Amino acid sequence: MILMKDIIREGNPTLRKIAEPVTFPLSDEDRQLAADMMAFLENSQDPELAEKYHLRAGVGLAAPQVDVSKQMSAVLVPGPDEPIFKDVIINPKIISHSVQNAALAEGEGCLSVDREVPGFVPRPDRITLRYQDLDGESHKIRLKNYPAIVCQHEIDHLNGILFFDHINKQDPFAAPDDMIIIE
Ligand SMILES: CC(C)(C)[C@H](NC(=O)Nc1cc(F)cc(F)c1)C(=O)N(CC(=O)NO)CC1CCCC1
Ligand SMILES: [Zn+2]
Repeated sequence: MILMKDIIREGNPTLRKIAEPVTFPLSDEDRQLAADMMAFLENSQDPELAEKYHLRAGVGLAAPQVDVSKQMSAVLVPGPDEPIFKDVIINPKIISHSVQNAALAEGEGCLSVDREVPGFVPRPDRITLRYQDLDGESHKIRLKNYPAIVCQHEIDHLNGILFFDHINKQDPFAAPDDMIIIE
């Protein structure tokens, strides 16, 4: 079971590496890692388990965050009933995106960053994402708004990028008038 102590933090060089592509068929180790990463997100979104195991409620976790430099991230965006998006995205690539950007009104945080870094994190509001699932099946999906933000945050981790790399240093809350602010 992945716990917060298993998640590496800012300063660990693995977070700044470009992760290795995953080869198929998945090794038993990679399959177990994917299951453990998704289980972490599910556990962390369960109030009782989150309290019991001191977990921060997470919507995404990338393999580099548990010190495994592989192109694999688990994403679990909860919905009112069913999750809005739930999958392990392997070897993901954003193949096209909107010119228009969006940013979360609250800014972003990260399971690997134990400090607040205020500011808008501008990202394309809409993306077309190609990735492989656990069986190696290729998917091409379009995402927008919050699910698109989450997937971009996780794909950044696979490329050694952290959310605050995108914050405007001169004016952290600079917002071009065509940027969507997601409440
Ligand atoms: C850093 C943290 C605050 C833990 C953030 N959680 C989060 O946004 N919580 C949340 C939101 C919901 F809508 C429903 C829910 F159940 C929990 C998160 O998991 N991440 C993922 C991460 O750090 N991945 O590496 C940071 C988010 C910032 C923008 C996208 C992901
Ligand atoms: Zn993160």
